Formats: sequence, structure tokens, C-alpha cells
Amino acid sequence: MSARVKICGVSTPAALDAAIGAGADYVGLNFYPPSPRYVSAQVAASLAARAAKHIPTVGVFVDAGDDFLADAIAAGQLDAIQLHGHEPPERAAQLRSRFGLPVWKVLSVAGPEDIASAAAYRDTADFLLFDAKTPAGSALPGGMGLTFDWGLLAAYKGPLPWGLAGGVTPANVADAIAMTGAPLVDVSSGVESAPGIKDVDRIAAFCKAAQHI
Ligand SMILES: O=C(O)c1ccccc1N[C@@H]1O[C@H](COP(=O)(O)O)[C@@H](O)[C@H]1O
Repeated sequence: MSARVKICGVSTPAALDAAIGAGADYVGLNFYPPSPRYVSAQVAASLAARAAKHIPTVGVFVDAGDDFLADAIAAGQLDAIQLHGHEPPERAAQLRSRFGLPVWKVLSVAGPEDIASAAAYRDTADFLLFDAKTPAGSALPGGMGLTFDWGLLAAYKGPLPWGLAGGVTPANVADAIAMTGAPLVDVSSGVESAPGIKDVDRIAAFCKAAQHI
């Protein structure tokens, strides 16, 4: 068993090259301004030029407005948009139609009801990403290295392609895939030496662990 890999919060050429070199399937560019992984339009454009023809880029957004999204999509030449806020199904549908890109909707998980909420996105998103719910009042809705009970996904048979995020690391990703059967794993802080600082060795170790279990 193995899983596809998304290395999220890439903000430097070195991290991008490490993800490509390690055989990652996607890189995430974070457009949420409070994030330590935030990339400006200028940085996104330069990373996108380097990523072109090598790896698809997924833009991470949190309850973003249309104009903000339009600028980021153009700058980052994005292949998909990840909605990591409170976007309801209608908003996912609206953005998919307006921008003509696949929509990855993140479902923040604390309990079984959050897994069940996947059904509402059946016709409006293209991909679902289950991430740990961050505590009320947190600065970020993701990227904090928090896990949730992976047992909640053990028997999951969802309506859409899906992936697992939240607190996965080179050390635990094989267990995460074995427990959940996740077809894709998404990591940000688990391949960093400090918030926002990607570690090329950890990126390589993560990809190896996810691809060879
Ligand atoms: O990484 C961030 O700073 C971030 C900010 C706002 C929304 C999402 C963010 N990251 C996403 O969170 C998950 C899990 O991250 P981690 O591996 O637990 O650190 C991942 O999908 C990132 O895309």
C-alpha cells in the first residue's frame, strides 16, 4: 500500500525542488496571510514558474473573496484550490464554476459528525481532505501539527476522492496510511524544522515513508 503525497506550505525554491526530487504528487502554496507559510503573489509566481511541468500546485485559502482568489490563481498558475475555511457546499460550487479548477474542500475533524459532513459536498467539490480541527481561538485552521482519531476513517467509503492531513510526519505516516487507507497524505509542519521552515531531509523521508509501505 502507498499513498500520493502533497507537500503543503512550500515557500522556497529549495523546498519545491526537494518535493519534486522526492517524487511528491502536489505542492501546496499557502495564500492565508496570517500563516507562517504565506506566499505573496510575487513569490507564488516565481515558484509556479519553477514547478511548471514538474508538479501541480494547489493553492490554500481560508474563506477568501473572489478578487483575492483570482489574483492568487493567476500568480500561482494553480491547478486546484484548497478551501480550508468554513466554505459551505454552495461556495465550493460557485468557485469551481467561476474559476474552472478542481476544488479540494477541507473538513476539520473532531468527531464522527465531521466525517459525515462529507456527503454535503458530493456534487460541489472534487476532492475532500480530512484535517484535525484546531481549538477555538487558534490563529490557524490548519498547519499546527494536530492529529485526530484516525480510527474515524478506518471504514470510510466516501462519495469523492479524499486524503488525510493533520499532524502526519515521516515517523507516523506509514501507520496513518495503514490505519485509514488514505489514498493521499498531506503534510505541512511535519516536514519543517520550525514553523514555515521546510526541511529538505524531512520532505525526502516523508515521501519515502508514504510511498513504500
Ligand atoms: O499551514 C498553514 O499555515 C495553514 C494555514 C491555514 C490553513 C491551512 C494550513 N495548512 C494546512 O493544514 C493541514 C495540516 O497541516 P499539518 O501537517 O498538521 O501542519 C495541511 O493540509 C496544510 O495544507
